Amino acid sequence: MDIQKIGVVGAGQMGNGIAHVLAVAGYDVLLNDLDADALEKALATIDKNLERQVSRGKLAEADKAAALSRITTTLDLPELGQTDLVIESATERESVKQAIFETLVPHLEPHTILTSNTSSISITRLASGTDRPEKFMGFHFMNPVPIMQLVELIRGIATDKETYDACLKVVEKLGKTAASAEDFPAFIVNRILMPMINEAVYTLYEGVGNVNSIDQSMKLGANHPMGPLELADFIGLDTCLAIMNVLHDGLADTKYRPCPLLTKYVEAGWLGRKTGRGFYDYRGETPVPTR
Ligand SMILES: CC(=O)CC(=O)SCCNC(=O)CCNC(=O)[C@H](O)C(C)(C)COP(=O)(O)OP(=O)(O)OC[C@H]1O[C@@H](n2cnc3c(N)ncnc32)[C@H](O)[C@@H]1OP(=O)(O)O
Ligand SMILES: NC(=O)C1=CN([C@@H]2O[C@H](COP(=O)(O)OP(=O)(O)OC[C@H]3O[C@@H](n4cnc5c(N)ncnc54)[C@H](OP(=O)(O)O)[C@@H]3O)[C@@H](O)[C@H]2O)C=CC1
Repeated sequence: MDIQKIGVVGAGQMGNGIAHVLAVAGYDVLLNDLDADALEKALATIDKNLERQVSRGKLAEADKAAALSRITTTLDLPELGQTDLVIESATERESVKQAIFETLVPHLEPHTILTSNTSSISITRLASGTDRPEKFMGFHFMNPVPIMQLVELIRGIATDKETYDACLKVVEKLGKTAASAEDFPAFIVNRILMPMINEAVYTLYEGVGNVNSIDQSMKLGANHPMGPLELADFIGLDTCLAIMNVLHDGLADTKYRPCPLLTKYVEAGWLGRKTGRGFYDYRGETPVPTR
């Protein structure tokens, strides 16, 4: 199947990165969000990140202009029914994702493939609420999308081979590498990464270290590019908590219990970089630890 036009639902940090790399690879992109401000902000971020690639000699100025011209925005979700592939990348909440697919389904072309960039939620369950479980799968990018090489591809129980192969072709056209993961809570990357982040929050909660010493230990002691708390802020603490809850509920094992301190940060609305405050306060010139 030849995919040319791709719809992206949710223009947050992942949605804008996904639109960016799809447009650079030559796809026409229709980007949707609930909010006109979010769409405007996403286009500004894409422009800034493309410019960064131009200034580092990774992209020609003409290719930047061409990529931007391939991205159209809309507040009207049903318009995405005209695309060949939809990548849903809205907030990590099952009810939000289900409502999006419910609204979209009556407007879809028969051939359209539906996918979700979910970090953790059952692909089989999301698929079962649509009219096309065989044309539904997980298409999981990593953050920051323009830089990270991996895309996890997750088949639900009913996903057919044609759908998988069509998504694999898109990953290859993006110049990225696909890893195939089975449909169990949080798949591969987050099954391993998120318990480590949660353990870092427990380490902070129990006073074993402070924000600085924990992040420094993992950067200098384990050669991680970011400390786990810095990475949690980068991902979004709401998303980290949502993933831990899916692991805890889905695998029914207390080892996935979300740290109460992570819950408290989310209750405070301190969601990390995207709200200006999380384990660090980003409102000044340099990030300042909040504990
Ligand atoms: C939660 C989930 O469901 C799954 C996930 O995504 S888990 C999160 C996975 N991601 C990670 O683990 C990221 C870990 N961090 C890193 O790899 C690095 O810190 C980083 C790549 C983000 C930044 O690297 P750095 O060395 O500190 O910064 P810097 O040298 O300025 O940037 C490196 C490159 O990233 C680019 N970059 C940095 N931040 C970026 C951003 N937010 N968006 C786009 N590009 C970005 C820079 O332009 C630069 O590009 P080139 O190499 O092409 O010149
Ligand atoms: N952050 C990360 O590192 C990664 C996240 N993911 C996954 O990607 C998805 C998005 O995460 P991320 O971009 O970080 O989250 P963000 O919070 O940055 O963005 C989510 C966006 O979706 C919008 N949205 C919410 N509901 C709807 C809706 N019904 N229709 C259209 N748009 C909607 C939100 O709007 P509003 O703000 O108005 O609610 C917001 O703009 C999640 O499933 C997450 O798990 C996957 C890989 C990595």
